[in-house]
Amino acid sequence: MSLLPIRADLLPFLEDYLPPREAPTPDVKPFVTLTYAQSLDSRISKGRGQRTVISHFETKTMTHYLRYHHDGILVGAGTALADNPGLNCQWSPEDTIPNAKCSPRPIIIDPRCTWHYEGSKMQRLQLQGSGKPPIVVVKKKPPQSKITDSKVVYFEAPLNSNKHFDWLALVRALKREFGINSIMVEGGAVVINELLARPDVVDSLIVTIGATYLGEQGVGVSPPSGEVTLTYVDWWKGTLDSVMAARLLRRA
Ligand SMILES: NC(=O)C1=CN([C@@H]2O[C@H](COP(=O)(O)OP(=O)(O)OC[C@H]3O[C@@H](n4cnc5c(N)ncnc54)[C@H](OP(=O)(O)O)[C@@H]3O)[C@@H](O)[C@H]2O)C=CC1
Ligand SMILES: Nc1nc(O)c(N)c(N[C@@H]2O[C@H](COP(=O)(O)O)[C@@H](O)[C@H]2O)n1
Repeated sequence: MSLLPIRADLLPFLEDYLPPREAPTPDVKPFVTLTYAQSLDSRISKGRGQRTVISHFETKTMTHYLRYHHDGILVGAGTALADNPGLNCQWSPEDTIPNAKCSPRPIIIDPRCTWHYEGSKMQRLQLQGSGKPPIVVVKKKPPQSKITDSKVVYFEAPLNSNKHFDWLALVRALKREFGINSIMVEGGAVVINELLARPDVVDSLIVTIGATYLGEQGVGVSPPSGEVTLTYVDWWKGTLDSVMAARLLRRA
């Protein structure tokens, strides 16, 4: 039995925004879903490094449903450090109990290796059999000499001229090296802002909007230039929050 029941009307709403069910084609990039919860003033936490509950139970359950449908779940180092997230999946189809197989593989974008597996919630969940090992930590080259964590694969990627990873090359590499055909990106702000400007990388955008304000100390999200065109826009209304699902229009 699933640990989290999902509201029935969310399933048809989400259907067109999920990764394709047919077998993936080798040379096509992974399907990427960018999803997060924001306040009415477009903030995703009360302050940098502060874990903040925005989603209602209904939409938090939706997140687990989305996790079930993706091979990988990606966050930046800021989120891994601030939230100590579990990144497992607690939803499963009726009559089954979620286990590690239902969970996506965690991917942490951590160029300087600041996050540590030992003592993390991800470690605890994996020891309980409800998180998918190994976790992929994407770090910059060259390798650091001493890495002793277990259950973690350190994947080295080159930085571009802006000293950041190039998203398209990165998601392609994750598919090639780890067989990850679909990636759910949960945040945080640096990652979201970069990807809102990448219609060539993001296939679906699913944003929960909570009925709350987080104020000027809050961490805001918006595309750097403000120039994002959304298509196939649809809305779902819950008890306390709403969800917008869309695709990002690719420029010719
Ligand atoms: N409401 C919601 O849905 C969510 C809210 N959050 C909140 O967001 C906040 C964290 O956001 P933020 O601090 O922006 O952290 P992020 O999780 O976006 O991580 C940022 C760091 O990740 C690394 N990084 C990100 N993108 C790249 C890239 N392309 N190339 C290289 N490195 C990259 C950098 O590490 P380095 O500094 O080492 O270079 C960067 O500083 C927390 O308060 C958290 O609670 C997080 C997720 C979801
Ligand atoms: N959907 C959603 N709503 C919120 O209100 C949130 N604060 C978040 N945060 C994301 O969820 C991660 C925590 O996951 P676990 O429950 O620990 O598995 C957190 O790291 C953010 O990515 N999401």
